[in-house]
Amino acid sequence: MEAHAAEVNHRIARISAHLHPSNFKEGGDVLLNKANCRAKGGAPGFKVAILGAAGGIGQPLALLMKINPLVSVLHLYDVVNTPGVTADVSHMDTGAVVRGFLGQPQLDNALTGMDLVIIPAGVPRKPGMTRDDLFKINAGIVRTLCEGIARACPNAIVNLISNPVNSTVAIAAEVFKKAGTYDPKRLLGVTTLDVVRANTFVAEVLGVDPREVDVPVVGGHAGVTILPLLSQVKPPSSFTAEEAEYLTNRIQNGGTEVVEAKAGAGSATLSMAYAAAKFANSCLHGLKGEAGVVECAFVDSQVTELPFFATKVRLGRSGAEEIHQLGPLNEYERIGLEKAKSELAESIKKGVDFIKK
Ligand SMILES: NC(=O)C1=CN([C@@H]2O[C@H](COP(=O)(O)OP(=O)(O)OC[C@H]3O[C@@H](n4cnc5c(N)ncnc54)[C@H](O)[C@@H]3O)[C@@H](O)[C@H]2O)C=CC1
Ligand SMILES: O=C([O-])CC(=O)C(=O)O
Repeated sequence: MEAHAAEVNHRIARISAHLHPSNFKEGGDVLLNKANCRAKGGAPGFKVAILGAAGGIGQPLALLMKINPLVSVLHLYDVVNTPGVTADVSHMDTGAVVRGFLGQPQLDNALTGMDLVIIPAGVPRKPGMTRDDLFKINAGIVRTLCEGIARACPNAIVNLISNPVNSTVAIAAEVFKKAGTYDPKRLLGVTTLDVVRANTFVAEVLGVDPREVDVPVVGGHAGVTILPLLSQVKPPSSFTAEEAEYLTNRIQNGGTEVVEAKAGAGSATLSMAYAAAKFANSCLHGLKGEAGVVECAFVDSQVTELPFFATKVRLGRSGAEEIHQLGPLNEYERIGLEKAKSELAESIKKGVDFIKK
């Protein structure tokens, strides 16, 4: 009788271990563990890493990348809390294999073999702060992470989210130049949230579905450097001077609107994770070689006299393969462009100097 009970307990232990791989006992009476499960991985698809994966943006972004059918391997890296986020996301029954990496000693392993690296690591704003106030802390974080990319996956496409984007993209470029790995097509500052907001706010004014609206947003990603081109909205639409003023201000201050509403608890995370996942998905479709994939992004550019500028870019196998020109601007937009350029010039210089000096 006792022997029978022992056998039953043993079977139950084996079954529950199968259901809960995290309960495996090494060398114990449980026979199955992750290492001898039949799955071998290696499904076709792209390998994507998120750096800052345990944060406000990182967690929902990890979820959204886990459900992207183009992703076969998802690496989650942070300096805190990645084991929990990884265990949680890894239980989703979608294709991507999820692995977690914790702390700087594991950075290179997190990055090795990656096709796309998304960086939402760094501190967010609190009410009263500008994005530039984040430079002090985030500049060093971005430098460290980009040094890792230069060592471990120099050919990966990089989607840089950490603020101030107008400076951190310049920091990343200088790090890559120093390492001899800089490919301007592969470094993209993520400004998709500006476009997502612009589409939403313009759709509200026009009384249409935001999915039908396409607003090009050029310049950069802070205050007056965010320049929506309302004269180029699709479908073609006209706006009164008051509407144009209202929309431009709301789009330029969308980030601050969220920071103030969150009242000290951070900045946009959910809409940003959505925007980052949308942009990353376009990068993956470009990597696949699909034609006609176009997004706005802050990239190395000759569209203006500035070394970096956000415009529409065509994404392909090697990243931003074609940078679109600005197109015709109206008087209001031309004035906005001059304001944007003078602030952008300073922010870019600050990023370059951080590495050079
Ligand atoms: N480009 C854009 O449109 C937007 C950019 N952002 C920016 O994204 C950044 C992250 O925002 P949240 O996720 O809300 O902040 P958060 O504080 O919730 O998360 C940041 C994560 O980065 C991690 N981290 C810090 N140092 C790190 C390092 N050296 N290596 C790896 N991970 C590190 C933290 O542990 C944390 O988990 C901020 O700089 C924010 O301003 C936010 C919204 C929009
Ligand atoms: O406003 C912030 O600090 C975060 C951000 O970049 C945005 O929401 O656009």
